[in-house]
Amino acid sequence: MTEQTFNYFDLPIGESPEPTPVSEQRRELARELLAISEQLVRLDADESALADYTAQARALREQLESHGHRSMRDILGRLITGQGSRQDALDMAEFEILSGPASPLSPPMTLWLDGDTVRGSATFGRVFMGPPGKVHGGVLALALDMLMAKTQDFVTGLGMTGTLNIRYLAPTPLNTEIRFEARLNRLEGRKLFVEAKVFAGDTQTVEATGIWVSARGDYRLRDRFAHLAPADQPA
Ligand SMILES: CCCCCCCCCCCCCCCC(=O)SCCNC(=O)CCNC(=O)[C@H](O)C(C)(C)COP(=O)(O)OP(=O)(O)OC[C@H]1O[C@@H](n2cnc3c(N)ncnc32)[C@H](O)[C@@H]1OP(=O)(O)O
Repeated sequence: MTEQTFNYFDLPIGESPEPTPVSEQRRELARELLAISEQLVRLDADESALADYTAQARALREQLESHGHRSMRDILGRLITGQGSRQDALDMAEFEILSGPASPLSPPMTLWLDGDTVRGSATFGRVFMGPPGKVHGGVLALALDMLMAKTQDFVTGLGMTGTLNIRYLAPTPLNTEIRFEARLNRLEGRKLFVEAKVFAGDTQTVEATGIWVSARGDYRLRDRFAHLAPADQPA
């Protein structure tokens, strides 16, 4: 059977292909490392125990360093020509900060399309704390950036965050499932206007608007999302 190949511009934002055995293991490792980070916050251990843990962590880091890293340049080179392997596509997605399941800096936050809405979900532990017991506002800004960027799945074109406006309405609790939703507001040439909300239970805690700017060429709605164009704006 021929191996499936992947194109960079067709990869859904913030979602990974089916994991390879290597990726399954990377994810498990990342979950352990995040769990360790959670344990370290205000860990009530004595100096000698901490010195012992430091030596163990240093030994693990040295072992990890002996492997090197798959080349981003080579991976991108293959993906941009549509010749990326599943592992290449996984390497692009699964280390994304906050959403990548193989990143120890991710709760992880999951992102998916639900009709015309981008949805997200995450439970933030104590490493993500800002005010006591609450999620850091900067972490929510990052989460919104990841979420709102995924509205680019509705269009052709890919760009960077140009502007992000955030209004914090109420504190967002730690250790609680937090729900996110984003919608495309409108397209204007190279600009994509996006709005988003964050909820803890029934309480909306954050609202945001943002503008994404396409790296090259105007954004255009993909055929299956043509209905998102306002009546006075062609797809
Ligand atoms: C190898 C293959 C690569 C393929 C392609 C990759 C693409 C990318 C991948 C993304 C990978 C993940 C990304 C993670 C999310 C980040 O973390 S993104 C990082 C945070 N954002 C940044 O660093 C962006 C920094 N800013 C910039 O690089 C440049 O200012 C920008 C945004 C690219 C725009 O520069 P520019 O291309 O020179 O655009 P410019 O001609 O000035 O303006 C074009 C239009 O956009 C408007 N505009 C410009 N800047 C802004 C702004 N900041 N806000 C609002 N509107 C703006 C202008 O007013 C103008 O509007 P019109 O006059 O046409 O109505």
